[in-house]
Amino acid sequence: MTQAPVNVTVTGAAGQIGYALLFRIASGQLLGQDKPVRLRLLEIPQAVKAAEGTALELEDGAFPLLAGIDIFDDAKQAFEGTNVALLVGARPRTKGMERGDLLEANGGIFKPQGEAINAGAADDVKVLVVGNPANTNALIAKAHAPDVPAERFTAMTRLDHNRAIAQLAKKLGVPVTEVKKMTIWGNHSATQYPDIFNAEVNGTSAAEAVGDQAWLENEFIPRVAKRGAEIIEARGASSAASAANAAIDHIYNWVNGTPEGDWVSMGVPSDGSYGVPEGLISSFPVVCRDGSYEIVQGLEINDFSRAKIDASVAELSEERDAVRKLGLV
Ligand SMILES: NC(=O)C1=CN([C@@H]2O[C@H](COP(=O)(O)OP(=O)(O)OC[C@H]3O[C@@H](n4cnc5c(N)ncnc54)[C@H](O)[C@@H]3O)[C@@H](O)[C@H]2O)C=CC1
Ligand SMILES: O=C([O-])CC(=O)C(=O)O
Repeated sequence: MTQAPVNVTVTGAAGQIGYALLFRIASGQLLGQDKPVRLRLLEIPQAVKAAEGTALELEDGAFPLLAGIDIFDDAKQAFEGTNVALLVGARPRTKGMERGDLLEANGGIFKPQGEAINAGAADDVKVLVVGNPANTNALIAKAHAPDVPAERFTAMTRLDHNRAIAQLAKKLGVPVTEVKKMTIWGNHSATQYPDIFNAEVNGTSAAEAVGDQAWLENEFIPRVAKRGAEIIEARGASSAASAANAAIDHIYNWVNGTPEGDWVSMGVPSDGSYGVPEGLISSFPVVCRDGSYEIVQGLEINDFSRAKIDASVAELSEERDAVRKLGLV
Protein backbone atom coordinates (compact mmCIF):
# COMPACT_ATOMS: atom_id res chain seq x y z
CA MET A 1 0.00 0.00 0.00
CA THR A 2 2.38 2.67 -1.24
CA GLN A 3 -0.22 5.01 -2.77
CA ALA A 4 -1.22 8.27 -1.06
CA PRO A 5 -4.73 7.97 0.42
CA VAL A 6 -7.63 9.38 -1.59
CA ASN A 7 -9.60 11.99 0.38
CA VAL A 8 -13.31 11.16 0.40
CA THR A 9 -15.72 13.69 1.91
CA VAL A 10 -19.17 12.44 2.92
CA THR A 11 -21.84 14.92 3.97
CA GLY A 12 -24.78 13.77 6.08
CA ALA A 13 -22.40 11.20 7.52
CA ALA A 14 -24.58 10.49 10.55
CA GLY A 15 -27.68 9.81 8.48
CA GLN A 16 -29.05 6.47 7.33
CA ILE A 17 -27.31 6.42 3.96
CA GLY A 18 -24.10 7.58 5.62
CA TYR A 19 -24.20 4.66 8.02
CA ALA A 20 -24.55 2.17 5.17
CA LEU A 21 -22.02 3.95 2.96
CA LEU A 22 -19.05 4.61 5.21
CA PHE A 23 -18.21 0.99 5.97
CA ARG A 24 -18.23 0.08 2.31
CA ILE A 25 -15.94 3.00 1.48
CA ALA A 26 -13.59 1.95 4.27
CA SER A 27 -13.52 -1.62 2.94
CA GLY A 28 -12.32 -0.46 -0.48
CA GLN A 29 -15.52 -0.91 -2.47
CA LEU A 30 -15.80 2.74 -3.55
CA LEU A 31 -12.49 3.04 -5.35
CA GLY A 32 -10.87 -0.38 -5.48
CA GLN A 33 -8.88 -2.72 -3.28
CA ASP A 34 -5.58 -1.01 -4.08
CA LYS A 35 -6.63 2.47 -2.98
CA PRO A 36 -6.31 3.67 0.63
CA VAL A 37 -8.88 6.28 1.68
CA ARG A 38 -9.03 9.07 4.21
CA LEU A 39 -12.59 9.90 5.26
CA ARG A 40 -13.69 13.47 5.90
CA LEU A 41 -17.16 13.54 7.43
CA LEU A 42 -19.37 16.64 7.39
CA GLU A 43 -22.39 16.99 9.65
CA ILE A 44 -24.46 19.73 11.18
CA PRO A 45 -23.31 20.55 14.73
CA GLN A 46 -26.20 18.64 16.37
CA ALA A 47 -25.22 15.43 14.58
CA VAL A 48 -21.45 15.60 15.04
CA LYS A 49 -21.63 13.38 18.13
CA ALA A 50 -23.46 10.68 16.20
CA ALA A 51 -20.85 10.93 13.42
CA GLU A 52 -18.17 10.50 16.09
CA GLY A 53 -19.94 7.32 17.18
CA THR A 54 -19.83 5.98 13.63
CA ALA A 55 -16.15 6.89 13.47
CA LEU A 56 -15.55 4.75 16.57
CA GLU A 57 -17.21 1.82 14.82
CA LEU A 58 -15.17 2.43 11.68
CA GLU A 59 -12.05 2.25 13.82
CA ASP A 60 -13.31 -1.05 15.22
CA GLY A 61 -13.51 -2.43 11.70
CA ALA A 62 -9.69 -2.29 11.51
CA PHE A 63 -10.03 -1.69 7.77
CA PRO A 64 -6.62 -2.06 6.10
CA LEU A 65 -7.42 0.63 3.52
CA LEU A 66 -8.74 3.23 5.98
CA ALA A 67 -5.95 5.77 6.50
CA GLY A 68 -7.85 8.16 8.79
CA ILE A 69 -11.15 9.83 9.71
CA ASP A 70 -11.78 13.51 10.38
CA ILE A 71 -15.11 15.01 11.37
CA PHE A 72 -16.22 18.57 10.62
CA ASP A 73 -19.21 20.84 11.01
CA ASP A 74 -17.69 23.35 8.60
CA ALA A 75 -17.93 22.80 4.83
CA LYS A 76 -14.72 24.71 3.98
CA GLN A 77 -12.69 22.38 6.18
CA ALA A 78 -14.52 19.23 5.12
CA PHE A 79 -13.84 19.75 1.41
CA GLU A 80 -10.21 20.83 1.81
CA GLY A 81 -8.15 18.63 -0.51
CA THR A 82 -11.07 16.33 -1.28
CA ASN A 83 -10.80 14.03 -4.31
CA VAL A 84 -14.26 12.47 -4.07
CA ALA A 85 -17.19 14.40 -2.59
CA LEU A 86 -20.38 12.52 -1.75
CA LEU A 87 -23.09 15.07 -1.00
CA VAL A 88 -25.65 13.01 0.87
CA GLY A 89 -26.93 15.38 3.57
CA ALA A 90 -29.94 17.41 2.48
CA ARG A 91 -33.03 19.05 3.89
CA PRO A 92 -35.94 16.61 3.62
CA ARG A 93 -39.38 17.83 2.71
CA THR A 94 -41.48 18.15 5.85
CA LYS A 95 -45.19 18.60 6.30
CA GLY A 96 -46.59 21.80 4.87
CA MET A 97 -43.43 22.56 2.93
CA GLU A 98 -43.95 23.78 -0.64
CA ARG A 99 -41.62 22.81 -3.46
CA GLY A 100 -40.14 26.32 -3.49
CA ASP A 101 -39.42 26.11 0.25
CA LEU A 102 -37.64 22.80 -0.27
CA LEU A 103 -35.49 24.19 -3.08
CA GLU A 104 -34.65 27.26 -1.00
CA ALA A 105 -33.74 25.21 2.09
CA ASN A 106 -31.47 23.01 -0.01
CA GLY A 107 -29.97 26.07 -1.67
CA GLY A 108 -28.81 27.01 1.83
CA ILE A 109 -26.86 23.74 1.94
CA PHE A 110 -25.63 23.23 -1.64
CA LYS A 111 -24.56 26.82 -2.37
CA PRO A 112 -22.02 26.97 0.48
CA GLN A 113 -20.91 23.41 -0.27
CA GLY A 114 -20.31 24.33 -3.93
CA GLU A 115 -18.31 27.36 -2.77
CA ALA A 116 -16.29 25.22 -0.38
CA ILE A 117 -15.52 22.69 -3.14
CA ASN A 118 -14.48 25.55 -5.40
CA ALA A 119 -12.22 26.99 -2.72
CA GLY A 120 -10.44 23.94 -1.47
CA ALA A 121 -11.07 20.65 -3.25
CA ALA A 122 -8.30 18.82 -5.09
CA ASP A 123 -7.89 19.53 -8.82
CA ASP A 124 -9.25 16.11 -9.74
CA VAL A 125 -12.37 16.36 -7.51
CA LYS A 126 -15.39 14.28 -8.52
CA VAL A 127 -18.74 15.23 -6.97
CA LEU A 128 -21.80 13.02 -6.57
CA VAL A 129 -24.99 14.58 -5.22
CA VAL A 130 -27.30 12.06 -3.56
CA GLY A 131 -29.39 14.40 -1.39
CA ASN A 132 -32.75 15.25 -2.95
CA PRO A 133 -33.78 16.94 -5.15
CA ALA A 134 -30.47 15.52 -6.38
CA ASN A 135 -30.31 16.93 -9.92
CA THR A 136 -31.17 20.47 -8.89
CA ASN A 137 -28.98 20.36 -5.79
CA ALA A 138 -26.11 19.37 -8.09
CA LEU A 139 -27.00 22.29 -10.37
CA ILE A 140 -26.82 24.68 -7.40
CA ALA A 141 -23.47 23.31 -6.19
CA LYS A 142 -22.03 23.48 -9.73
CA ALA A 143 -23.17 27.10 -10.12
CA HIS A 144 -21.09 28.07 -7.09
CA ALA A 145 -17.93 26.29 -8.19
CA PRO A 146 -16.93 28.17 -11.35
CA ASP A 147 -13.29 27.02 -11.16
CA VAL A 148 -14.19 23.33 -11.13
CA PRO A 149 -14.96 21.79 -14.55
CA ALA A 150 -18.75 21.54 -14.78
CA GLU A 151 -18.69 17.86 -15.73
CA ARG A 152 -17.33 16.95 -12.29
CA PHE A 153 -20.76 17.67 -10.78
CA THR A 154 -23.05 14.67 -11.08
CA ALA A 155 -26.34 13.54 -9.52
CA MET A 156 -27.32 10.02 -8.55
CA THR A 157 -29.73 8.09 -10.77
CA ARG A 158 -27.83 4.83 -10.35
CA LEU A 159 -30.35 3.56 -7.81
CA ASP A 160 -33.08 4.00 -10.42
CA HIS A 161 -30.84 2.26 -12.98
CA ASN A 162 -30.26 -0.69 -10.67
CA ARG A 163 -33.95 -0.88 -9.81
CA ALA A 164 -34.83 -0.96 -13.52
CA ILE A 165 -32.36 -3.78 -14.20
CA ALA A 166 -33.74 -5.79 -11.29
CA GLN A 167 -37.38 -5.36 -12.36
CA LEU A 168 -36.65 -6.25 -15.98
CA ALA A 169 -34.61 -9.31 -15.01
CA LYS A 170 -37.44 -10.45 -12.74
CA LYS A 171 -40.04 -10.03 -15.49
CA LEU A 172 -37.98 -12.07 -17.97
CA GLY A 173 -36.77 -14.62 -15.43
CA VAL A 174 -33.09 -13.99 -16.20
CA PRO A 175 -30.18 -13.12 -13.92
CA VAL A 176 -29.48 -9.38 -13.58
CA THR A 177 -26.14 -9.96 -15.28
CA GLU A 178 -27.97 -10.71 -18.56
CA VAL A 179 -29.43 -7.18 -18.66
CA LYS A 180 -27.20 -4.58 -20.32
CA LYS A 181 -27.50 -1.01 -21.59
CA MET A 182 -30.29 0.10 -19.28
CA THR A 183 -30.86 3.85 -19.30
CA ILE A 184 -32.57 6.25 -16.93
CA TRP A 185 -33.32 9.57 -18.61
CA GLY A 186 -34.15 12.87 -16.91
CA ASN A 187 -34.77 13.67 -13.28
CA HIS A 188 -34.41 11.50 -10.15
CA SER A 189 -38.12 11.88 -9.50
CA ALA A 190 -41.40 10.29 -10.44
CA THR A 191 -41.01 11.71 -13.99
CA GLN A 192 -37.82 9.78 -14.70
CA TYR A 193 -37.88 7.51 -17.75
CA PRO A 194 -36.38 4.02 -17.55
CA ASP A 195 -35.78 3.06 -21.20
CA ILE A 196 -35.85 -0.60 -22.20
CA PHE A 197 -35.93 0.13 -25.96
CA ASN A 198 -32.17 0.57 -25.95
CA ALA A 199 -31.55 -2.13 -23.33
CA GLU A 200 -30.44 -5.65 -24.18
CA VAL A 201 -31.14 -9.03 -22.64
CA ASN A 202 -28.84 -11.84 -23.67
CA GLY A 203 -27.63 -9.56 -26.46
CA THR A 204 -31.06 -8.95 -28.01
CA SER A 205 -33.59 -6.12 -27.64
CA ALA A 206 -35.11 -6.03 -24.15
CA ALA A 207 -38.30 -4.37 -25.43
CA GLU A 208 -38.80 -7.18 -27.94
CA ALA A 209 -38.06 -9.82 -25.29
CA VAL A 210 -40.76 -8.23 -23.09
CA GLY A 211 -43.17 -7.65 -25.98
CA ASP A 212 -45.76 -6.17 -23.65
CA GLN A 213 -46.35 -2.41 -23.96
CA ALA A 214 -49.06 -2.50 -21.26
CA TRP A 215 -46.58 -3.97 -18.73
CA LEU A 216 -44.03 -1.36 -19.74
CA GLU A 217 -46.42 1.56 -19.32
CA ASN A 218 -48.57 0.41 -16.42
CA GLU A 219 -46.16 -1.63 -14.31
CA PHE A 220 -42.48 -1.27 -15.13
CA ILE A 221 -42.15 2.50 -15.52
CA PRO A 222 -44.31 3.47 -12.52
CA ARG A 223 -42.74 0.72 -10.37
CA VAL A 224 -39.21 1.96 -11.02
CA ALA A 225 -40.12 5.65 -10.83
CA LYS A 226 -42.08 5.25 -7.59
CA ARG A 227 -39.91 2.60 -5.97
CA GLY A 228 -38.64 5.13 -3.42
CA ALA A 229 -42.20 5.67 -2.18
CA GLU A 230 -42.84 1.90 -2.14
CA ILE A 231 -39.78 1.41 0.08
CA ILE A 232 -40.85 4.23 2.42
CA GLU A 233 -44.31 2.65 2.69
CA ALA A 234 -42.90 -0.81 3.47
CA ARG A 235 -39.90 0.09 5.63
CA GLY A 236 -41.19 3.22 7.31
CA ALA A 237 -37.99 4.92 6.17
CA SER A 238 -36.46 5.79 2.80
CA SER A 239 -34.06 3.58 0.88
CA ALA A 240 -30.70 3.66 2.60
CA ALA A 241 -28.57 0.56 1.96
CA SER A 242 -29.66 0.40 -1.69
CA ALA A 243 -28.94 4.12 -2.08
CA ALA A 244 -25.50 3.67 -0.52
CA ASN A 245 -24.92 0.71 -2.85
CA ALA A 246 -25.81 2.86 -5.85
CA ALA A 247 -23.46 5.64 -4.73
CA ILE A 248 -20.66 3.08 -4.51
CA ASP A 249 -21.50 1.81 -8.01
CA HIS A 250 -21.63 5.36 -9.46
CA ILE A 251 -18.19 6.38 -8.18
CA TYR A 252 -16.60 2.96 -8.75
CA ASN A 253 -17.53 3.06 -12.44
CA TRP A 254 -16.59 6.72 -12.85
CA VAL A 255 -13.14 6.05 -11.41
CA ASN A 256 -12.49 2.55 -12.75
CA GLY A 257 -14.55 2.51 -15.97
CA THR A 258 -17.69 0.77 -17.19
CA PRO A 259 -17.50 -2.79 -18.52
CA GLU A 260 -17.01 -3.30 -22.27
CA GLY A 261 -20.35 -3.54 -24.09
CA ASP A 262 -22.37 -1.86 -21.35
CA TRP A 263 -23.12 1.58 -19.96
CA VAL A 264 -24.55 3.11 -16.77
CA SER A 265 -26.90 6.00 -15.96
CA MET A 266 -25.57 9.17 -14.36
CA GLY A 267 -27.11 12.60 -13.84
CA VAL A 268 -24.60 14.85 -15.64
CA PRO A 269 -24.57 18.40 -17.05
CA SER A 270 -26.16 18.19 -20.48
CA ASP A 271 -24.06 19.14 -23.50
CA GLY A 272 -27.26 19.38 -25.54
CA SER A 273 -27.30 15.67 -26.41
CA TYR A 274 -30.71 14.18 -27.18
CA GLY A 275 -32.27 17.64 -27.14
CA VAL A 276 -31.74 18.16 -23.39
CA PRO A 277 -30.98 21.88 -22.84
CA GLU A 278 -27.31 22.47 -22.20
CA GLY A 279 -26.35 22.83 -18.55
CA LEU A 280 -29.31 20.99 -17.01
CA ILE A 281 -28.21 18.07 -14.84
CA SER A 282 -30.11 15.25 -16.45
CA SER A 283 -29.67 11.48 -16.40
CA PHE A 284 -28.09 9.98 -19.52
CA PRO A 285 -26.48 6.73 -20.57
CA VAL A 286 -22.73 7.16 -20.09
CA VAL A 287 -19.58 5.13 -20.56
CA CYS A 288 -16.65 5.77 -18.24
CA ARG A 289 -12.96 5.40 -19.16
CA ASP A 290 -9.79 6.63 -17.46
CA GLY A 291 -11.65 8.59 -14.77
CA SER A 292 -13.97 10.46 -17.19
CA TYR A 293 -17.36 9.78 -18.69
CA GLU A 294 -18.98 10.40 -22.06
CA ILE A 295 -22.67 10.48 -22.94
CA VAL A 296 -23.46 7.55 -25.26
CA GLN A 297 -24.34 9.03 -28.65
CA GLY A 298 -26.51 7.91 -31.53
CA LEU A 299 -29.22 5.96 -29.69
CA GLU A 300 -32.56 5.69 -31.39
CA ILE A 301 -35.31 7.50 -29.48
CA ASN A 302 -38.79 6.44 -30.54
CA ASP A 303 -41.88 8.64 -30.14
CA PHE A 304 -42.87 7.01 -26.86
CA SER A 305 -39.42 7.56 -25.36
CA ARG A 306 -39.23 11.11 -26.76
CA ALA A 307 -42.41 12.15 -24.95
CA LYS A 308 -41.24 10.59 -21.67
CA ILE A 309 -37.79 12.18 -21.85
CA ASP A 310 -39.29 15.57 -22.73
CA ALA A 311 -41.66 15.43 -19.74
CA SER A 312 -38.87 14.72 -17.27
CA VAL A 313 -36.58 17.33 -18.81
CA ALA A 314 -39.42 19.87 -18.63
CA GLU A 315 -39.56 19.23 -14.88
CA LEU A 316 -35.80 19.80 -14.63
CA SER A 317 -36.19 23.10 -16.49
CA GLU A 318 -38.94 24.14 -14.08
CA GLU A 319 -36.73 23.32 -11.09
CA ARG A 320 -33.88 25.32 -12.66
CA ASP A 321 -36.21 28.29 -13.25
CA ALA A 322 -37.39 28.10 -9.63
CA VAL A 323 -33.86 28.16 -8.20
CA ARG A 324 -32.94 30.91 -10.68
CA LYS A 325 -35.76 33.03 -9.26
CA LEU A 326 -34.33 32.41 -5.81
CA GLY A 327 -30.93 33.64 -7.04
CA LEU A 328 -29.36 30.22 -6.39
CA VAL A 329 -28.00 29.62 -9.89
N1 LIG B 1 -30.63 10.11 -5.38
C1 LIG B 1 -31.15 9.04 -4.84
O1 LIG B 1 -31.34 8.01 -5.52
C2 LIG B 1 -31.56 8.98 -3.40
C3 LIG B 1 -31.50 10.10 -2.62
N2 LIG B 1 -31.87 10.04 -1.29
C4 LIG B 1 -31.74 11.28 -0.54
O2 LIG B 1 -30.53 11.23 0.23
C5 LIG B 1 -30.63 12.15 1.31
C6 LIG B 1 -30.13 11.50 2.60
O3 LIG B 1 -30.94 10.42 2.95
P1 LIG B 1 -30.81 9.74 4.41
O4 LIG B 1 -29.40 9.44 4.72
O5 LIG B 1 -31.81 8.66 4.42
O6 LIG B 1 -31.32 10.94 5.31
P2 LIG B 1 -31.11 11.17 6.88
O7 LIG B 1 -32.08 12.21 7.28
O8 LIG B 1 -31.03 9.87 7.60
O9 LIG B 1 -29.64 11.80 6.94
C7 LIG B 1 -29.33 13.06 6.42
C8 LIG B 1 -28.16 13.59 7.24
O10 LIG B 1 -27.74 14.80 6.62
C9 LIG B 1 -27.35 15.68 7.65
N3 LIG B 1 -27.31 17.05 7.14
C10 LIG B 1 -28.35 17.92 6.96
N4 LIG B 1 -27.89 19.10 6.54
C11 LIG B 1 -26.55 18.97 6.40
C12 LIG B 1 -25.51 19.86 6.00
N5 LIG B 1 -25.77 21.12 5.67
N6 LIG B 1 -24.25 19.40 6.00
C13 LIG B 1 -23.98 18.14 6.36
N7 LIG B 1 -24.90 17.25 6.78
C14 LIG B 1 -26.18 17.66 6.78
C15 LIG B 1 -28.39 15.45 8.75
O11 LIG B 1 -27.92 15.89 10.01
C16 LIG B 1 -28.54 13.93 8.68
O12 LIG B 1 -27.64 13.27 9.56
C17 LIG B 1 -32.10 12.58 1.35
O13 LIG B 1 -32.19 13.84 0.71
C18 LIG B 1 -32.79 11.52 0.51
O14 LIG B 1 -33.99 12.02 -0.05
C19 LIG B 1 -32.26 8.87 -0.72
C20 LIG B 1 -32.34 7.73 -1.45
C21 LIG B 1 -32.03 7.70 -2.85
O1 LIG C 1 -37.59 9.90 -1.76
C1 LIG C 1 -36.54 9.61 -1.12
O2 LIG C 1 -36.08 10.30 -0.19
C2 LIG C 1 -35.79 8.37 -1.50
C3 LIG C 1 -35.40 8.34 -2.91
O3 LIG C 1 -35.02 9.31 -3.53
C4 LIG C 1 -35.41 7.04 -3.55
O4 LIG C 1 -35.57 6.02 -2.87
O5 LIG C 1 -35.29 7.01 -4.78
